[in-house]
Amino acid sequence: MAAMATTPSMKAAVSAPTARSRPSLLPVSSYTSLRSLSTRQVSLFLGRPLRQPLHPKPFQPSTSRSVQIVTATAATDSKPTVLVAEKLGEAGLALLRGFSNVDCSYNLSAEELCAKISLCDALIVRSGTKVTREVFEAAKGRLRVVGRAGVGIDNVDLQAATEHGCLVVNAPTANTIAAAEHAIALLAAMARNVAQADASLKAGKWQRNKYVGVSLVGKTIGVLGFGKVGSEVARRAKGLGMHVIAHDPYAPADRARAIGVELVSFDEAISTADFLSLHMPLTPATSKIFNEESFAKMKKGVRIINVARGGVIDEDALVRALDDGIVAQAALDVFTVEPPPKDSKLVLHENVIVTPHLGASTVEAQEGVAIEIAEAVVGALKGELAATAVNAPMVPAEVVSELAPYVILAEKLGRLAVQLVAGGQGIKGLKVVYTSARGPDDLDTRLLRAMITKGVIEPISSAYVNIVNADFTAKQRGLRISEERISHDGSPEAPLESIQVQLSNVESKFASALSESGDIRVEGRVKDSIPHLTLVGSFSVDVSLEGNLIFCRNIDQPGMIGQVGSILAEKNVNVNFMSVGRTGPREQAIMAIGVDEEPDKECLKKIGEVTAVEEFVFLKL
Ligand SMILES: NC(=O)c1ccc[n+]([C@@H]2O[C@H](COP(=O)([O-])OP(=O)(O)OC[C@H]3O[C@@H](n4cnc5c(N)ncnc54)[C@H](O)[C@@H]3O)[C@@H](O)[C@H]2O)c1
Ligand SMILES: O=C(O)[C@H](O)COP(=O)(O)O
Repeated sequence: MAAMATTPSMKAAVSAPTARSRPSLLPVSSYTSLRSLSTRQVSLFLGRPLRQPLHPKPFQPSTSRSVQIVTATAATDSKPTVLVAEKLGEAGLALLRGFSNVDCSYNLSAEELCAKISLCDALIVRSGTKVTREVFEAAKGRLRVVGRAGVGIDNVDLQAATEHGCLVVNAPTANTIAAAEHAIALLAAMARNVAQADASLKAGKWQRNKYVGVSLVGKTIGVLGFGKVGSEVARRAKGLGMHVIAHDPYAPADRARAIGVELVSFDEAISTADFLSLHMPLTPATSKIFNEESFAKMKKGVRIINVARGGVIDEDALVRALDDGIVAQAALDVFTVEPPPKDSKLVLHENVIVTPHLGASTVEAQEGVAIEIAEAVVGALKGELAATAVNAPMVPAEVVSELAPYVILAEKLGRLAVQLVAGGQGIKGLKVVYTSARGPDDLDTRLLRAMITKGVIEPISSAYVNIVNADFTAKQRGLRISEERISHDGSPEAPLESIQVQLSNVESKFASALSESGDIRVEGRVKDSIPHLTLVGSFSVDVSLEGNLIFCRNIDQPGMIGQVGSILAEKNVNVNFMSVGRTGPREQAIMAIGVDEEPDKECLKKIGEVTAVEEFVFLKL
């Protein structure tokens, strides 16, 4: 749709509507259960991902085409489609089927996944599927959620997900015990040569002397990564009579103390432990953290269990350490490349026992993970805040609920402000001023900032902005956002008194929207849960932000409201709100007129022709 303004040569310019049709999001019924969140608020989370990759460039409102405004709609009764790319427990599938069309397609090649993904709103994977940048690009903006049915998200390109506005959620708790139990199973099996002895006996041999093991009781085990799995392993190892030490730079000491575990440095852990059990995530910092240098520091004859990620070990260095006897044995569930090559020296080493990434593979854990991820994905598709989101800010549900009307106000103010820009130089800065009786710690503005960003960026670009990518998108477009809080003496019951949006370094289509400092300035408040516009430039107005808006600057004189009102009435355009702000009687005035319908070109032209009207602009909210 077009935003219009007077120009020096032409009082009213009407550009042809060029509405983008944005695919509908979800059935209306899907929204109704959202803790009374509004459709607009929901669109923050569901807002379609970017359709095009972003390139760093100054943020430049388009001058060559009409400003496009699209209101997120919650129409159509089509269900979202969820692609389940790896085997998922039945209970999770049932939950998904209750809400969406479920396509279970396992063992897809990278090409097949890319070919399918543009037809899917959500994708669920385990560790066997690489969700690469190519997948997000191939999704062409449709993919809204990736659910990782498990903990490790190292197989998902999080940066690409964020850039495409796609939420990534995981299921971080349901397989913890399974992974810890598997680590203990490998610990005991390795210490007593269970796998080798089993193979030997099945091969017809009886080698009792060859398979003498080592005892666990009284030995020291170093747990590296004292998180969910690591601490459960520590608890169980204590039950086996082992002395447990742990290294984790980020673990709270009191949690370790509570289960009788001593937190030590990395070097101390690896140099004193008889057994090392690895439970850290694979990150750039932990990649190949077990290498030539660290093996050299280990106690000779150490035994290593890895149920975390293969990539934390330099596998070639481990083979050498095994050959040299520095490492007596290793028990591995995970590998740098999965499945590992058939001729892998590590897998075939006689002092190594292996399992094919079975840590999470118990019946109980898989049912739990399936439910955990299905709930997270369905919730995310409904627009609810995901407790297990790994690439979006966590905003507590109470905060969302309380801020709901302000979230709508924020987006509308952003939309209004950007439609007032005349273009040309690009917007350098976006400043948001919050007036609130609450202390800074009591007011979480992340949602509001994201929505203002959405309001400013979406009408003038092909970007789809949501809470996942709002800050990233603004940064990519060179839009600098600053926030200021002004304290207000009122009651802190309401989170905010007002929100003001200022756009700096711009010319305006409607000169009266400029403040004394030359910024476009609009301010709004929430009254009876409805967002209202209360300030334009230096003019106080009061118009509810519903439908569309016409701003007229005119000489304050009798009959103005009647004249403009009659023009609108002639064209059957219903006025839902009208407010006049003025500098003084018979001086300059602004009429802010809320209209339900969009006036046609002729109607707007007639308004522009009213003699006392000096400038006007039509804005679509
Ligand atoms: N084999 C399997 O099937 C299986 C199953 C579950 C989990 N896992 C893997 O196990 C690992 C742990 O999972 P979790 O659920 O306990 O995760 P978690 O996030 O609860 O714990 C990871 C811990 O590692 C710590 N850490 C980070 N960097 C570290 C470093 N440089 N040195 C030491 N500690 C560091 C973190 O502080 C955290 O406490 C992950 O890699 C996960 O992918 C594997
Ligand atoms: O990170 C995890 O949760 C585990 O490695 C389990 O992976 P999986 O779902 O592929 O078994």
